[in-house]
Amino acid sequence: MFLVGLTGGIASGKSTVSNVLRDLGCVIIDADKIAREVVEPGKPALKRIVRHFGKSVLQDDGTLDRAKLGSIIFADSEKRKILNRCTHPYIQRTMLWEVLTSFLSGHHYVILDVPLLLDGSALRSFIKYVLVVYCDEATQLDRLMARNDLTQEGALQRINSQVPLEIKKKQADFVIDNNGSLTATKQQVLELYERLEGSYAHWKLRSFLFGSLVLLGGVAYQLYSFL
Ligand SMILES: CC(C)(COP(=O)(O)OP(=O)(O)OC[C@H]1O[C@@H](n2cnc3c(N)ncnc32)[C@H](O)[C@@H]1O)[C@@H](O)C(=O)NCCC(=O)NCCS
Ligand SMILES: Nc1ncnc2c1ncn2[C@@H]1O[C@H](COP(=O)(O)OP(=O)(O)OP(=O)(O)O)[C@@H](O)[C@H]1O
Repeated sequence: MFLVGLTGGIASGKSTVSNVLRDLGCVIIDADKIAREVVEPGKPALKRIVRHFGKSVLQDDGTLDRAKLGSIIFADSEKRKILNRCTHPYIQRTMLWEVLTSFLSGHHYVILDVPLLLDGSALRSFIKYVLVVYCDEATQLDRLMARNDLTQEGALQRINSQVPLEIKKKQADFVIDNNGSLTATKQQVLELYERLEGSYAHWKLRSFLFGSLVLLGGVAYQLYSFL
């Protein structure tokens, strides 16, 4: 059993890659999705956020005003740290619980899609292979501005709130270069998938050999005691 961390920068293409891996049958646990669940009305993370940022970050129906909170925390690193302290413990706990249930239901490796994995996340120590989805900053900026309808300043604030992709790339076991076409990216994901499956087969063989050795040792010990 092992964990693969899928990370990168904002709008570098993590969801694009994780969708391909999911279609291939991989289990993906998505931190952004869980981050939305833990701040639903009534949840403790939302109460913490309101305690620190005030009721003005809520919409009339009591749900989090994500655009408003985003404009506060991406402009101020201290406020970002406060938000992380309000949400990350709940996100991490939920992710580890989902990992446990995936392993109990028979999956041998699980992919954690965590944007901030290499930005100091406590989840890093559980990860066997780190996969970074990379694109250059100009491409990242263009894609982010287009997807989130942001000004250049707003998009740069978000990019600069994270460890640069060039640094994350150096810490990767695998890099997916997502500068090119979607077809080129899919081809790299297929190659990665085959390596993960190969790594699992290798692990299974090693476990089998280790188990057999322990069994043989036990039998030999019993025979020796008997004689
Ligand atoms: C600030 C919030 C309300 C903005 O919501 P919004 O819908 O605009 O963005 P969304 O949640 O889809 O996140 C988009 C991307 O922003 C980046 N991002 C989000 N939070 C952070 C953060 N605290 N620091 C740096 N980058 C971040 C990630 O790359 C993420 O993939 C939201 O991102 C949030 O609650 N963040 C705190 C939780 C968190 O750290 N999430 C990241 C996954 S652990
Ligand atoms: N190879 C590609 N060619 C063209 N557009 C792409 C490519 N890869 C991703 N995109 C587009 O770029 C945007 C960002 O991609 P995606 O949502 O996968 O990034 P992400 O890393 O998951 O972002 P975030 O973490 O911010 O949610 C999307 O609009 C997506 O359609």
